[in-house]
Amino acid sequence: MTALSPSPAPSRDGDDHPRRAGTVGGTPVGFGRRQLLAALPDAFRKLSPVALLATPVMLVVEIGAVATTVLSIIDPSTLGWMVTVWLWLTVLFGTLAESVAEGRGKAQAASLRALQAETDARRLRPDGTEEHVPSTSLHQGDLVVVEAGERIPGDGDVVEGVASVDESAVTGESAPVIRESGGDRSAVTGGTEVLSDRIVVRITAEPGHSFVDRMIALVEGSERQRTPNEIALNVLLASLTAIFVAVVGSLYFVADYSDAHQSVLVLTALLVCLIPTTIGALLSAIGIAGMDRLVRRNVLAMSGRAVEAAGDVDVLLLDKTGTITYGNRRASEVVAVGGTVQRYLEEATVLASLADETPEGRSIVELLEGVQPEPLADAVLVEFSAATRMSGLDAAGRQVRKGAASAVEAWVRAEGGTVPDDLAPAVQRVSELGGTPLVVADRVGTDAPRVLGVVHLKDVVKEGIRERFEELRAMGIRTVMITGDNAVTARVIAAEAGVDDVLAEATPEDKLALIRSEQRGGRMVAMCGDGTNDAPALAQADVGVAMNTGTMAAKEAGNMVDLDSDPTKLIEVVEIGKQLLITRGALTTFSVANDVAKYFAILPAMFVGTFPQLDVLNIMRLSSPASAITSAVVFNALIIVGLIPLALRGVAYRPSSASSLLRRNLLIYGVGGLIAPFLGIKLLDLVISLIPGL
Ligand SMILES: Nc1ncnc2c1ncn2[C@@H]1O[C@H](COP(=O)(O)OP(=O)(O)OP(=O)(O)O)[C@@H](O)[C@H]1O
Ligand SMILES: [K+]
Ligand SMILES: [Mg+2]
Repeated sequence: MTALSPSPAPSRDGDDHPRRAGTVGGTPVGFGRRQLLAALPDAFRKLSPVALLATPVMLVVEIGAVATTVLSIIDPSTLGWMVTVWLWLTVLFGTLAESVAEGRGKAQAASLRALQAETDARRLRPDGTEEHVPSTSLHQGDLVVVEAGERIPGDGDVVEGVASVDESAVTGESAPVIRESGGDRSAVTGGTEVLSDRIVVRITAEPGHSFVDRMIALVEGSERQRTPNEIALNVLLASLTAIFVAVVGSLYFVADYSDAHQSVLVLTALLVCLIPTTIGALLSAIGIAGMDRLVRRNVLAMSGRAVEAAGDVDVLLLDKTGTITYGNRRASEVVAVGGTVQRYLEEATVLASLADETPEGRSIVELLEGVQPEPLADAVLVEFSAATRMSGLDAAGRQVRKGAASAVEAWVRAEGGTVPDDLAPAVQRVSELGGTPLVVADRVGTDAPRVLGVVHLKDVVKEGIRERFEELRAMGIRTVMITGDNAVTARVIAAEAGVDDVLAEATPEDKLALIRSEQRGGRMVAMCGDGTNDAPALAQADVGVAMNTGTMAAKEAGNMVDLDSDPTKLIEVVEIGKQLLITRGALTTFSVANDVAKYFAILPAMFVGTFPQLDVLNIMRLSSPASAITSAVVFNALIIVGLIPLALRGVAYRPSSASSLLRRNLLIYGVGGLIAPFLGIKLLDLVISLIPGL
C-alpha cells in the first residue's frame, strides 16, 4: 500500500511498490479511464484564459481556437469545423495533463485530511491542572497531556516523558516509533496516536500551519512554485511562439502578395502545428509528477527547486547520531579513572544527569538506578548544548560536569585541574568500539576540578547503510559524516557505515562552514540531519533532507522531509531529480523536432496549388491539402495525450554520466520526434481523407 493512503484510495494507480529501491521509472503509472474522467472537470476549469496565462503556448492555441470557431460559424466548412474541434481538444489535452498529474495528489490529500479532524485536547493550565479544549484552538507554546489511546492534538515537541506513537497515518510505517523529550526524537505530529504511556507536548504550530497542513498543500500542488529551470524553459517556449506568430502573420501578407492567398483558418492550423505545443502542454505535469514520485517514496519536497537540485548533487553530508545510527544512544557502562572510587563516580554521574532531559541523560539515570546521591542544595541545572557539548549542575560548594572528552578536559584545565593518565586510554577504548564516551568531572569548593571517569554510550549503525553508500559512490556522490563526537568514534562509525570522509568534533557552526566551503567550490550540497543543531546546515544546503524522527526545527529548516528517516533515501531523491531533468529535456527535444517535421506536411499542402515546384517537398503524398492540414492538427493534439503517461512516469533512468544520458536522449527523442509525425500524419491522412469534404 502506498505510504500516504492507509486505506485503499480509489483513484490511486496500481503502484504497489512505492518504496522499492532503485526502480525509478520502472514502476507502472496508471493512466486509466478513471483517472482521466476524474480529472476532466478540473481540466475544463483550467481552460479559462486567465489560468492559461501561465502557459503562453497554450493560450495562443486557445486564441486560435476562438478565431476558427468564429470563422466556422460565419462560413461553415468541414475543414473549418474539423480544425476548430481539434484545436479545442489540443488545449483541453494540455489542461488534462496537468489535472491528471494533480489528481494523484488529491487522493492522498483526502486521506490526510482525516488527521485534521477536531479532537479533544487536555491543555495544562499554569497551575498544572487540566482543561479540555478543542484541538483547533491550541496555540504555540500550549502544553498538552496525551496518554495511551489518545490522539496527539497538534504538532509539537515532547517536553516530558517517553511514549510509543503510531505514526502510520502519516508515514505509512505500521511499526510504532518512540518519541521522548529532550533529544533529537522529540517531535510529534498532530493527528498521530499515542499507544503507550503519557507525554506532555509543547505545541509548536499555530492552527492551519501544521505539518499535515503543509503535506496536504504539497501533495495537492497548491503550494507548487515553478522552478528557475522551468521558468527559463517557459520563457524560451513563449519566445519561440512569438517568433512563429510573427512568421505566420507575415506569411499572410506575403502569400497575398504572391497571389497564393491563405485563409486565416489554414494559417492558424499552421501556427498551432509549428509552436511547441507538446512540451508547452506537458511542462507543468512533468514537474508535478516529479514531486509526486518523491511522495510515493515517502519524501516530502517543500520546493521543486530542491528536487531539481537533487539531480545534480555532488556531496552528501550526514549527521551521525540518528541519521547514520539509530540514534537511541544508551549508557552501557561507567568506568572510573585516576583512582576514583567507583561509587563516588557513579554518584557524580547521576548528579550530572538527574536534570538532563536528553535521552542520553535519562539512559544514564536508568543504568545507575540503584545509585542515590545525596541531593545538593541550591542546585542550578547546566543544560546540554551542542556548542558546549557538556551538561551537569552547579550547587553550593560543588560543580559536576559530563560531556565530550575534549570539552570536559578543556573545562578541567581552564579551572586549574589536571587530567589523569588513564583517561585517554579509557576514552580511546569506548571510541574504538564506536561508542560515544562522556567524561565525568567534578569540583568541590575552590579545589581544582578532577576527572572522575568515562560513561560509555552505545549506538548502532542503521542496517544496510553500507551498500547504499556504495551505490551513492557509484553515482559520483561523495559522502561526508559530520558529528559532534570525537575523532576516533567518528572514524569507527564512518568505517562501519562506509562513508568517504568524516568531520569530527563539529559544532553547528562547523557544519554550516563546511557546507558553505563546498558550495563556494561550485559543488551542489545535500545534507541529511535530524537535530536542532543541524537546522542551520539543513537550511544552507541546496538539498536539506530532515529525518521525520528529528526535531521540528530540523523539519522546518530543510526543504525535504523523509518520513522513513532513512538517509540513504537520497539515492532515490537524486534519481528522481535526474529523471525530472532528463524527462523535461527529452520531451522538449521531441516537441521541437516534431514541429519541424509537421512543417513538411502542411507547407506543401498550402502552396502546391500556386507553386507546383514545391511538389518536391511534398514527400508525404497526402491525399488533399484539406486532409493534410486536418491530419497535422489532429496529430498535433493526439501526440499530447500519447505523451501524458511518459510525462507522468518519467523517461527511463539508469545511473550513468550526464553527458551520455544527454546524447542518448537527443538521439532517441530527437530522431523519434522527427520520424513520428511522418508516420502519424500519413496514417491519419489515410483515414481522414475518407471524410467527405476533406
Ligand atoms: N546529554 C549530554 N550531556 C553531555 N554531553 C553530551 C550529551 N549528549 C551528547 N553529549 C556530547 O556532545 C557531543 C555532541 O553531541 P550532539 O548531539 O550535538 O552531536 P551532533 O553534532 O548532533 O552529532 P551527532 O548527532 O552525529 O552525534 C556528543 O558527541 C557527546 O560527546
Ligand atoms: K506544435
Ligand atoms: Mg545530532
